[in-house]
Amino acid sequence: MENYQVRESIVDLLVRIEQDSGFSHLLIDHEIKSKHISPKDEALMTEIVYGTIQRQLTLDYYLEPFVDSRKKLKRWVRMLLRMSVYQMYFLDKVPDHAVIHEAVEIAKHRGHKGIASLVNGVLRNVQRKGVPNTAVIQDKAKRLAVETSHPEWLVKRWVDMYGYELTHAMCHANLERKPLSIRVQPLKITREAAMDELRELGFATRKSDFSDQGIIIDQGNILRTRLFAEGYVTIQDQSSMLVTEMLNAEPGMTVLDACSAPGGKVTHTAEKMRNQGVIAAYDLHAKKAKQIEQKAAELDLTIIDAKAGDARKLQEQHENQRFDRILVDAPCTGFGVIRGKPDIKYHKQKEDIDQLARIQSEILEHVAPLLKKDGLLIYSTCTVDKTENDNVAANFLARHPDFILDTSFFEQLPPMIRQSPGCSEIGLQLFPQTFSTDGFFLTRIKRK
Ligand SMILES: C[S@@+](CC[C@H](N)C(=O)[O-])C[C@H]1O[C@@H](n2cnc3c(N)ncnc32)[C@H](O)[C@@H]1O
Repeated sequence: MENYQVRESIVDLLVRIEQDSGFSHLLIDHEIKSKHISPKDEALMTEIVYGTIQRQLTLDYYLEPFVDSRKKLKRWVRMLLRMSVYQMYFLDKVPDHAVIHEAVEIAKHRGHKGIASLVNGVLRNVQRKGVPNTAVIQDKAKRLAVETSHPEWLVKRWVDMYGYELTHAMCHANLERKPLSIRVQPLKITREAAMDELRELGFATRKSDFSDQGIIIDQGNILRTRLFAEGYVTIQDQSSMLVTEMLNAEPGMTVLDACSAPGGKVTHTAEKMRNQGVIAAYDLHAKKAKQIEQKAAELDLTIIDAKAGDARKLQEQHENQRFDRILVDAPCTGFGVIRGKPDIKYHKQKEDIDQLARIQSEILEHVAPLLKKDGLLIYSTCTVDKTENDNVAANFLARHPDFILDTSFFEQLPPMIRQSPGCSEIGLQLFPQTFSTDGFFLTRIKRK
């Protein structure tokens, strides 16, 4: 493929991601497969698509003085300008003149001479005059928002919740690449044997401190290994592994996972139970229940009974049943996973936080009565907002004196995690900058 064709595919992708409000990784995968893009172009494409979305607000700030605000640019032209400035300022792979040349070629091909000349003019001006300096922005939170491309309301909200320093570190961490982690299927292979095999393939790996099944991959593509293809390992963030570690499920127990798809934590739980016992796993739609089944099959786990079902109605299905362990890994805004899904930060609004907090509370309210006396329930989310995390858990406990916060949760945490800044009296808030994990919240509740 010619360079400009790869870049034109990038423009297409950026347009579709903005139109469809998300699913960037799925669209990129589809584009790569359908257009037979080479591995080298694939890496470049992924880098430019993610980078342009990751830096979108910064790029718009950079472009503002050079684009006549009275003219309404077509979406694809805006994407073309953004991705070109992204390459000029954040990538040093391609010289500026080549970036501009390719952008003009795309503009000619997709539009007409007028658009090509506008793109040429804007980008040459950016090159000649340089982009505006963010240091002139007086308000600290606003400056941080522009420099790290987060919506201003979100940065201000985090500053109010966690202070400026922590927010500054979090916003910057959200722009970095997260190391990939995998979990071994311990009924099929030990962590040591998996690490040996990967080392022989030239991988650089480390043991995770979050789970004795976890491995961090610093170098190497796990998707191209036998270990991955044959279900000896699965990809999972370390913060998610911690959930199952803290659930303390044992062989022979009965477990309910109320929000289970795509099945990361429930399969980990089945592994901890040595594939003995019963797990009822639910997710809202049949398609999602299929994902759980598929993941369980890939890992050769048979004790998971996956069904479609609303967690708020499970009492009907399990009227006379009580569980030893319950997991509520609730739907949430996902502000802890911005590094992998950068579009989240632009699409979620304040109202989404409040609406999700209501759903989270309803799920807890309906599922908790299914817990046995002395049973344990983990409430978790992949977000960093107190409304969805601390408040949902605290409000639940305030309403239900027969449930208590299980303080032995904190004693069971690895010491470095227990001493981390997000460990509070209500649970553990992991921030992406602290251990290079997702931003994640979890806490453990016990039935008296
Ligand atoms: C954070 S994800 C769960 C991730 C999963 N536990 C894992 O480890 O792979 C939240 C899930 O909740 C599901 N969900 C949303 N509302 C639900 C409801 N009312 N009842 C059951 N599941 C729901 C979503 O479809 C989504 O798959």
